[in-house]
Amino acid sequence: MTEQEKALRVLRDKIDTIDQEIQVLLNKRAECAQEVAEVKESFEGKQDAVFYRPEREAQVLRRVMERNQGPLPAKEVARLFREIMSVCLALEKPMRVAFLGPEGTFTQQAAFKHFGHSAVSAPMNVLDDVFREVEAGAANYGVVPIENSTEGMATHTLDLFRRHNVQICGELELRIHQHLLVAKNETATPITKIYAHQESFAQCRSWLESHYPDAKHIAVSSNAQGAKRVMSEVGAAAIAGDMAQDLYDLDIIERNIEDLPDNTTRFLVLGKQHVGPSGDDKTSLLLAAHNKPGALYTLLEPFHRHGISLTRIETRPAGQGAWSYLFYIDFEGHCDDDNVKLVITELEQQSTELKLLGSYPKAVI
Ligand SMILES: C=C(O[C@@H]1C=C(C(=O)O)C=C[C@H]1O)C(=O)O
Repeated sequence: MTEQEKALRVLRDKIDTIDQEIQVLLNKRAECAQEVAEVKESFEGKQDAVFYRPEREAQVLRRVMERNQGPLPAKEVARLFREIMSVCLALEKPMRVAFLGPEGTFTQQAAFKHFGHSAVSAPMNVLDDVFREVEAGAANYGVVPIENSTEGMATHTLDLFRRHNVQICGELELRIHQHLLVAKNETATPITKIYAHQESFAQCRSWLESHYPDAKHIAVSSNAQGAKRVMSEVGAAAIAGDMAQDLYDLDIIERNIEDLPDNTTRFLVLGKQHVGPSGDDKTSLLLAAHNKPGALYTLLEPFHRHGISLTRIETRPAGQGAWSYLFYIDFEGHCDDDNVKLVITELEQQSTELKLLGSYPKAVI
């Protein structure tokens, strides 16, 4: 055995011992999670027990990141713990998570990022079905896009919050890389048409104008839908991400064609439960104001007075005659906090409609 082989042998033996210890600890952790499930069932009832606790998961992940000493980066360790919690939760109860399908959309990628890969993902044909599936209890949770750093609000998603009774249980961000994809071995064929979701066309507008000014744009219900179509079409390309490229076995013409280098989408997690405070939370509200001068000021002033920071405000037509509006407001804090309770009580008097969409932990990973 050479000196190098001897040194490697020692280190590999060390790794084997550590792996064994990790494995024992992982199973110990899983046993605890199973016991947690029994406690939840005995106190909340077998049917009503709520197994997934977003506030607790956010606290676990934040602590992992805070105490991390390296050399592994904190985000990467958190990602591993995300998966550990996912398998532990699946032992308690596998979570069925609805998303806009087919398989391979950014929303599916977001669902796995948030719930880990032990979640069972349930593809829906349209966004409305994601809300409906959660509202009906057919899916435990749903994941929907809410805003993109290049293109702004996903207004269709906002409008669906008014029509459905669901709670926001969480949020996450996903860096979006768009690729131009064609069927296997078709990279040399000229492209005459491009399939993509409307949102993706918008995120790649300048790149497409300069590289494919004459190609016909065909809007489809999701990027994965477009990717699936080009599998069997010659002269057609799709804009989609890594997951769709891999799943539908497409060739890449060009990677990362998004116009802005930080292209990121924020997603919301839909559920039916009230999420307790995690210590660093956001709350979302939908408000309608009286149509009179100063209406918006009246709605925003209480936040200022009670020292609450707004993180987003969005205006949408109320759909009840021209020029009446709904406001979607996100702010820091939890609806169980005293100052938030006071603001909500005041707003109930000032507004014609108030819907608390949920309080949830700020995105951790
Ligand atoms: C174990 C629990 O249940 C689930 C699993 C968790 C975990 O593995 O750490 C955390 C929260 C819950 O989603 C718990 O509520 O503590």
